[in-house]
Amino acid sequence: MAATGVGAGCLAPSVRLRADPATAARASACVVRARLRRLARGRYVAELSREGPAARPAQQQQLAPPLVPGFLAPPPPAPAQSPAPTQPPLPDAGVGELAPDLLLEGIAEDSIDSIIVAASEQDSEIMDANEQPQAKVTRSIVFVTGEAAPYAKSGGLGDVCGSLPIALAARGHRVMVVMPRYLNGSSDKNYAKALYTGKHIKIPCFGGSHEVTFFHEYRDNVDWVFVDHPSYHRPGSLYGDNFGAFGDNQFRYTLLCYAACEAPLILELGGYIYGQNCMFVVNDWHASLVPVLLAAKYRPYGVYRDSRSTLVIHNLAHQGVEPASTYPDLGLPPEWYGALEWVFPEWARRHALDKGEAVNFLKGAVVTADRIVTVSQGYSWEVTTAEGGQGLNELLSSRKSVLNGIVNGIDINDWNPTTDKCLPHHYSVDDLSGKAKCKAELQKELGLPVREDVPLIGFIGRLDYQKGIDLIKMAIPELMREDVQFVMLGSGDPIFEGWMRSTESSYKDKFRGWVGFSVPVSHRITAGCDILLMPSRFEPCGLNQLYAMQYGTVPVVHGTGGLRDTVETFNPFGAKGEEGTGWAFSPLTVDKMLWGIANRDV
Ligand SMILES: Nc1ncnc2c1ncn2[C@@H]1O[C@H](COP(=O)(O)OP(=O)(O)O[C@H]2O[C@H](CO)[C@@H](O)[C@H](O)[C@H]2O)[C@@H](O)[C@H]1O
Repeated sequence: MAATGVGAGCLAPSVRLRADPATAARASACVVRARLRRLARGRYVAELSREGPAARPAQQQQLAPPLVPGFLAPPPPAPAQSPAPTQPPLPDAGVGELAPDLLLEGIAEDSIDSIIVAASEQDSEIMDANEQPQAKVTRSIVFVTGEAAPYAKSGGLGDVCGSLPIALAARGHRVMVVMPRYLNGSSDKNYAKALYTGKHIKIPCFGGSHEVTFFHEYRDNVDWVFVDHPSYHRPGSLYGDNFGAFGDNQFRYTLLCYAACEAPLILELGGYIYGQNCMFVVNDWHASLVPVLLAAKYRPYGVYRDSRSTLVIHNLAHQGVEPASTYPDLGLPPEWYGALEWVFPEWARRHALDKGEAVNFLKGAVVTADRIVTVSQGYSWEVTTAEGGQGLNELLSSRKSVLNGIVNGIDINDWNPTTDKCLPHHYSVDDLSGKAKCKAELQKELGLPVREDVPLIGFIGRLDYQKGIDLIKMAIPELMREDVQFVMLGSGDPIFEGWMRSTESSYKDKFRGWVGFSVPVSHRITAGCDILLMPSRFEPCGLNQLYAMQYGTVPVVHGTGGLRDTVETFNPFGAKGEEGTGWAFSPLTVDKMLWGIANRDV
């Protein structure tokens, strides 16, 4: 078998960054095998399949309740709606009325299991004739998100919101995803199949009445709903441009949240509305106004009384904080100010007269959502600590009874080295020769010397403080003294982008800095590298290490959050000599990181 040239320095404590092809090939095989074992036990990675039932779930026909307009059209008295057979009506769960025991009994137990593809050993699912897991109780689920691949993606949120809804639909749930229709010139073609629904609403906020329209595409058994407004049509990335974050992001995502609350009530998708009896899955701050709106603007009028919301925290670092003076713009009743109220600590204020008063979207969801899920168990603990809670730790601690963590799954149709369309060669756990060829092709593509025996290290990610780029920057002079190659793919902070370019010119035969965002290149780096480096300062889950393990590439990660939960440090002296899937180092220092890569004493 051809060797892959995995950095053998990672495998034997006595060898420093010296690639030994034979050991290397064995290591890759070990990692892939360990990964596959995990898959078989269904623990870390939930298999996501696009081969769900071709037709819409039968439940869609049964559950369509009578059309009940939301508050945008003044509601009639609460409709006498017969409860769905599987879900008895529950008391209102607005602020101060959270009833975790009832939630567990009524909706949460099954829906949390099924909504987040937990793949726990006692999963509450049954298998259909095609061995496709099916939920025992099916629900109407509404994802609200700022991005979902392949329509719009800036990072891991897009990956998860692009594939988890499809996996849930395949299990029998009726699933809608509501996100903006971003038109920026380059990504417009992604929305080409989404058709105008003929529905538009006027949203009363920001001192006016703003009209949004709805577009829709039915794909992979999921209703993809796109909210259209001129503020989503502009050059740049999803949330900002070269000058930083867009100044009207609070307005843009307020529109999204209002529209997402109306969509289940007014859009007849496949002939039927979703209705009031649904489960909102609100992702990060962009969607965080949804549970506040449910509690403040719908339930008092008897609408959405039986709906529930789960806040999914992908990244606590972004909370949607704006000055308190913007509160009246949100169109919420004055008495709900407390839900969003946020006061900065003194040290974070700009001047002595600054009272630090702000509104915080994510905080609003933390106090009004029925359930809170983080994207790994480790992170669900970290967010309750002063170090990891980004100021929300005390509030999150107070909601521990409804806070849980479930590791993200990956889409193994997109990320599969045996079929990946972005790769020049394919390979599997049984024949890794294709991986060695992918490495050679990658070296050629990058203009690096094509050498099988040199460890090729990769990094993919946003160039952000979170990802520990500064640590890589500090380590590069020492690392470049070794016989290694290093490729970085990323965009973000212009300072790091400039540093990547200048480092490339300093180490022409060893370092490549690819500034930009390219999904095909990220696949080729994941397959072609021997080692994937992730020195994240904090990492709620992390997807790249999961992709790396799927591709037989050894992850070397900082042992934090989801990285610590998913990467098992390799033990060369294990009973079978093949325990572990990578290296997790801690604390986060240059020496420890180099130890993780080279496995040498520091
Ligand atoms: N320049 C580039 N070119 C091409 N692809 C690029 C790229 N930069 C990043 N990507 C891709 O974007 C995704 C990044 O996902 P991550 O989970 O690693 O981080 P992110 O911080 O964005 O996500 C947040 O949400 C996710 C999802 O819950 C959590 O896993 C994570 O910890 C949390 O910080 C990967 O698919 C990666 O390949």
